[in-house]
Amino acid sequence: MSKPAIPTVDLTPFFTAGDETGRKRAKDTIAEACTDYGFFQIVNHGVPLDLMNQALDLSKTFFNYSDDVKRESSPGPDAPLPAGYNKQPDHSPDKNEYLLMFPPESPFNVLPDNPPDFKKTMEDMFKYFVKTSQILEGIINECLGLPSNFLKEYNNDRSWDFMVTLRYQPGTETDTNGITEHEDGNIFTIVLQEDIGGLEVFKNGEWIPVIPSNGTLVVNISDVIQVLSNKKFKSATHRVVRPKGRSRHSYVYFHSLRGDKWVEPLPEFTKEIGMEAKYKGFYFKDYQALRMRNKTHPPSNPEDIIRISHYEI
Ligand SMILES: O=C(O)CCC(=O)C(=O)O
Ligand SMILES: [Fe+2]
Repeated sequence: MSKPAIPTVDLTPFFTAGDETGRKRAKDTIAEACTDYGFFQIVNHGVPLDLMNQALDLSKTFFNYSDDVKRESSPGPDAPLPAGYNKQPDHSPDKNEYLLMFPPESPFNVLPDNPPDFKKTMEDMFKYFVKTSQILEGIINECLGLPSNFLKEYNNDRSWDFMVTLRYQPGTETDTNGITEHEDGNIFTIVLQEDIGGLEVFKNGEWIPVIPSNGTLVVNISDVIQVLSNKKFKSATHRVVRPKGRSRHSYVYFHSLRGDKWVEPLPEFTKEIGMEAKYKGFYFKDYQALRMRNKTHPPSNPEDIIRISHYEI
């Protein structure tokens, strides 16, 4: 039997007025996917296809440069934030290199001058991802039945969002791990993966490959939504398997939250419905710091990696 597919949702009704039936159908599909495993794909999402293809092409050109050239865009040893080019350390089970940016106006960004147009293309991708994520945030707000604009007002500062473009080395006979299974710590994430695939989501006890299709983006719900909704919506467990024989490229946009925001299960999912909170509250920046520490000081026992279960009651 073939493995169940991840649903693809057409966002056209959210860009035009009047198609209430189309909006309802899309919301129902998204709500179901988020309740079960937190993963879905979107088409007609507002990010231009030409821009996505150009962004992948320029990223391939950049990662083909020598390490010395790529390191010209690395954060300095005293950089306050990990913006710019980096490669996973040799001891890491994750086999990839990446270029990370904060919002285009951020003073921390270190974006390469070459290939020409790469910097501008990355900035454009970022801006489009922000627009799409604001539409998605409104949809998720409605799917959760929250007061109108609740998430928009709660999450009204875009300075903690970030985007990475990644290259994964080709898989080998003995090692195909690109990114170990994990959940993302932010609000939700949008992924553009190139046609070779490799992204997998854990659904009903099995790993489901997310089949790439030109123009499609992947969305995964992350930890903050899982906590706010008291686990009604799931933070997707996912991983990247490195295809053999060819590098893999992707763009990943993390729709995030300002660090001083307090995160805890909302009353709509706890006392208003007679349910106990499943998580203690925390400041988002404290959770981010613990997750960063996982990377800089990886625990010898993988079980000790801090995940959202750290705050579970
Ligand atoms: O590269 C991808 O397709 C996904 C990467 C990912 O899951 C992550 O960076 O958190
Ligand atoms: Fe992820």
